[in-house]
Order: sequence, then structure tokens, then C-alpha cells
Amino acid sequence: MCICSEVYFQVLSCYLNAHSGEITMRDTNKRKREEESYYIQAVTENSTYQQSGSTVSPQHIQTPVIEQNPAYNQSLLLNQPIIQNQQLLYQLQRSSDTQQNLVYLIVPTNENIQVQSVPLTIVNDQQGTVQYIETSQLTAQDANQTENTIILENIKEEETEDKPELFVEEDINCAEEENIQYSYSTHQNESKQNANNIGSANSGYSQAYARAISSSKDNINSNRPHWYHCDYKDCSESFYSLYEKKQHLDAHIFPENSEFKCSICNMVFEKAVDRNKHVESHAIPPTYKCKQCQKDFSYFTVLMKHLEEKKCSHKNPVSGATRKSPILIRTLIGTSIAKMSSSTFETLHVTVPKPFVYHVELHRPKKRNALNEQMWKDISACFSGLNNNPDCRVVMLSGAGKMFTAGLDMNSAMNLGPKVAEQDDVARKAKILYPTITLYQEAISSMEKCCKPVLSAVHSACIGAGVDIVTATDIRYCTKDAYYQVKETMIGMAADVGTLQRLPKVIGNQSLVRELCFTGRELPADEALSSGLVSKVYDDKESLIAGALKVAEQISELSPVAVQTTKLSLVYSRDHSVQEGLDHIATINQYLLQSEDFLNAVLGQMSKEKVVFSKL
Ligand SMILES: CCC/C=C/C=C/C(=O)SCCNC(=O)CCNC(=O)[C@H](O)C(C)(C)COP(=O)(O)OP(=O)(O)OC[C@H]1O[C@@H](n2cnc3c(N)ncnc32)[C@H](O)[C@@H]1OP(=O)(O)O
Repeated sequence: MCICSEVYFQVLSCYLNAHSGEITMRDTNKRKREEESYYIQAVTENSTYQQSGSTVSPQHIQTPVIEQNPAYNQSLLLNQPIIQNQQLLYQLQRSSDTQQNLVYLIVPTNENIQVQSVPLTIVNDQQGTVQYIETSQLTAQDANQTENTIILENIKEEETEDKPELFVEEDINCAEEENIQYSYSTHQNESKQNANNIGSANSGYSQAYARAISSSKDNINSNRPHWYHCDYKDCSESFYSLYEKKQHLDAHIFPENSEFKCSICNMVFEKAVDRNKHVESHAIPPTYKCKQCQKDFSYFTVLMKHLEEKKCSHKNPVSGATRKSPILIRTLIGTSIAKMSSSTFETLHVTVPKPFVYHVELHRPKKRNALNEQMWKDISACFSGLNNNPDCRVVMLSGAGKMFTAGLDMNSAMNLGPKVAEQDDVARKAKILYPTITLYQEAISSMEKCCKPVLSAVHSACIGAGVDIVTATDIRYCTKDAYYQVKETMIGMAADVGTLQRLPKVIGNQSLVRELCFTGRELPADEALSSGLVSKVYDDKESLIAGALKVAEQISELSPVAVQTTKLSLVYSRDHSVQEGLDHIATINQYLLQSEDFLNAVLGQMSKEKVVFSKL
């Protein structure tokens, strides 16, 4: 760990209430300081932290600086400045098999982030009081009696002579160290690579690290107070700083190529640090309160999960009986959201991966997402709901399983046959088919009519009705293995739910449109890109979803008034003359330029501050 000049470290004391398991951390530094900022990161092993107390609000929880380690259940970083003597309260719930809870306090003492880690070994205090011992004064006897003791490592003074001889300040570029601190790898290989990277121009930290390690081997018994030993199984590595030890420790736990999943939206990341950044993006102020149990949630999606899982039950005031009720969702966030839960649709899976971003998945993977009667209805209901849903600002549409969609469900379509056959007269037969065709048309048009931008993310096949769908979306992306097929002529029909009307306007190449529609040939991703059907091709589904989500997120952060009006005008202008389009937008903007969004957005641009727009 870099020890730069003018660094002084704070001593934090911890009090543990044995009965409630509540830990209070207080700044007890005796030095006089004006309001200095501290960052506290708490990492617990085999424990969960629940935040409580009014001094810390959930929106101050940010992605931890140190990557989350699956061995630890929770890892929180508070970026709230802690004013002297201010209390931070955590509820520490220990599992019965917990041997030890590790709490790392990272205490930057000034703007340049002179970070020092303080390991606290917290064990139950039977007396309800806490003893803490500065590790430098820790005797072997103390070490054996840590059962009822909180050990607070003394980091107040780092004696220069205690450093390894080769571990000199000049070796360390603080900025570089900060960089490493924020993005360090969890893989042992990379750590080792760093350590071996001695000759490279930017390897100050690595050199110091390597030398610290090699030096540590020579000095392992030198009785220096700041050596940290790896306590993982039989490993006996020693480290000069806790950070290095932790970095090393992670290598034991993370196998190479391990994946990190977002617990909120299940998105998978290669690195914990990316996952953590992503998780942060789920949080938006203000926090969400469940009206039933008054529980606060910092993530909207977690609240949704809470409601969906019906963890929260209504109590009948007369009988005292409890019942689970989805009404709760409605009272909380409006009827439209209640309709949006994945359980509401048989054939669609709806999630909210980011604030204001809805992800609709065609979800009949076993039938290759073929559109049966139910799916047509679900699509209509879903997009009409999203149109009116103030919590939705943008929609991403994709397909579950092997492909985007195999198009019209042939079995479902065949069911119409007997009904038609019942009638002898052609006009009466037609009367049966007409509502079906218009129902299907409405479903496709509901995406275009939805005032929120819809992004389609296509992987593998997008056949028949799939092309109708994507041409009704606003932004189209696909994977490189994707192909589009206007297959209707191959099954003896003319496409009738949008392809013939929209595809020519989307790609603007009549010749290509006609070739595709007449022949039913597959249009591969590269041609889809060059013809303008899609605007970006991704390597695989994972990067496709991540890329589309990123764009969706950008859209969701902008003024919903501006975005929705823009879509309205673009769709209108596509079907009207330039003058009609201009008249249309002039009529709209004479009102909407008076909206708070316009003022706030302009002020935000001028002050370079991020504007959070209210719901529309
Ligand atoms: C008023 C109407 C307006 C709308 C008009 C729309 C028209 C169209 O959409 S035209 C296009 C119709 N679609 C097709 O022609 C595609 C037919 N399917 C296939 O060619 C293949 O299934 C496909 C290449 C998509 C996938 O092949 P894969 O080997 O991966 O899967 P399969 O083993 O063939 O299928 C797996 C199960 O899915 C069922 N399935 C696939 N497509 C459809 C479909 N279009 N309709 C109904 N069911 C479909 C298939 O039967 C398999 O089911 P199971 O046997 O029960 O396992």
C-alpha cells in the first residue's frame, strides 16, 4: 500500500451491541478536523448487512471500490461524507455458522485518496461491550483471546523502517495505484503478471508489489506489524498491505473465466467490477417504498420482485387473515405496471433491467417464439400498457431461447380453418378472418403506436411475422448470425400485418424489398446492415442485449417529453409531406416547449449537471 507524505490515518472505533447485533462506527480521531470526508466500505463474510438508521439513505450506497467477492454476501460502499461523530448504523445479521466477519474500512484522508484499509475482526461480545485492541500492541495472548473482541488494526502510524527495503515511495505513482485500486483484477494470473511486470514503464506499483512480495518471503519472521498473511487453506503468501492480500485472496476464490451475475436482472458479466458498475445503474433516487410493509427499496426492480413474489401480505382487519394481493402493486405504482409483470403474460417475459427501461422477451422458446393467438394478444396488451406507463421510457424487445422468432404459429393459424369451413358463403367466411387479421395488425402497430422508443434485438432467425415486428420498431440491432426472412409467399400468402407497408420505408430500396418478398430468401445480418434494416450488428446475443440496453439507458435518461414527441413526429412525418410534418410538430411544440423538461434540460446543459426528469 502506498504511504505518501502528509498522510495521517484515522482511528475508528466500533461498538457492537451483542443483543441486536448492531454495529456503530464512530470517528474518534482526536485530531481537530473540519468536515472531512471518509469512505467506508464494509465487506462481510458469511453475513448480510441491512442498512438501518436515518443517517444513511440507500441512495448513498454505491458500487464497492473493491470488487465483490462471492465469498462475501454483501459489499457496500458509502460515499456519504461522514461528519465527525456521526453514526452509521448497520444491522449485522450473522448466520449461525459464521466464524468471523471481516469489515474493511477504507479511509481516504484527503482528496488524493490516500487509502488505507483497516481490517476489523468482529466477533460476538457476550458482555455487550466491545474491546478493541490496536494490532501493533496485540500480544500472542490477545490473539488467542479474540473470541469476544473486536480487533481494530492500528494504521495511525506507518514507521518507515517497517517497510521492506525495496518498497520505496518513489516507486509508486499514486494515480496509478488509484487506478489499480478501482479496476484491479480478480484473477491471480493478472496479479502475478503485474508482479512480474518489472521493466515496463508504468509498472511502479507492480514493481513495488513484486518486491514487497519477494521481500516478504525474506522477512516473514521479521515481526513487522504490517505483514498480512494469506489465510486461505495452505497458502502462506505474505503481503505488505491488506489491499495486496485481498487482491491475492480473490485469486483463490475466483476461478478463471468465472461469471458474475446481476442479482437484479440476471445479466452476466465477466468481471465483478463490471457487474458492480451495472448494479449501480439500477438505483435511482428516490427510493421505492412498499405501501404494504413500508419497506424501502433502493431499486425499483427489487421492489417489483418483492411484490411479484408476494412476500408482502395484506391483513384483513376484521378476520385477521392474511392474503397475498397484487392490488398492492397498483396502489403503489399504477395499474399499468401491474400488467407488466412477467407473470401477467403467458407468452412474454417482461423485466425492468434499468430504471425506466423495459425488456420484453418473446417467450415461447420451445416453439421458437412462434406467434400463436395468445402471443398476438399479449403483444397488443403489453405495448398498450407500456404506452401509458410512466415508469417506462424505452422498450427493448428480444426473443428467448434459440432465435428471435419463427413467425406465425402455423398450428394456431390452422385452428382458424374449421371455423371458416363452417360457413358456405365467402362474405361470411371473410367476416371470420377479418377480426383476426386486424387483431394481428393491431398487435404489430401497438409497437409503433407506443410513444416510447422500441428497440428490437434480433438473434438467429427472424421469420415472417418477425419481420412485421421489427419493421414496427424504432431501432433495430441484430447478431452476426441473424437472418431475416419475409417468408409469407412461401406459405402461400401475402404478408398482411406490416412488412409490405413498412419494410420499403425502412430500407428504402424497393428492388431489394421486392426481391425479398417475392422470393422469401433469407437476408443475412451483413446485408441487413448494408441495406439499413439494422443499424448495428453484434457478435453474439450477450453483447447484443448489453449494447441495446446501453442505448436504451441513454434514451431513458433524457426528457421523456422530448423523446416521446420525437417519436411521434418521426412516425407522423414518415407518412406525411414535409409541410404536414412541420405543421404537426409546430402544433405540438407550442405547448411542449413550455414544459419543465425543456427548461430543466437547458439549465442542465448550461450547468453541466445531470438532470433527472420527472415521470410522464
Ligand atoms: C393473419 C396472419 C398474419 C401473419 C402472418 C405471418 C406469416 C409468417 O410468419 S410466415 C412464416 C412462418 N414460419 C415458418 O415457416 C417457420 C417454420 N419453422 C421452421 O422453419 C423451423 O422450425 C425453424 C427454422 C424456425 C427452427 O428450426 P429448429 O430446428 O431450430 O426447430 P424445430 O425443431 O423445427 O422446431 C422446434 C419446435 O418449434 C415448433 N415451431 C417452429 N416454428 C414453428 C411455427 N412457425 N409454428 C408453430 N410451431 C413452430 C416446431 O414445431 C417444434 O415444436 P415441437 O415439435 O413441439 O418440438
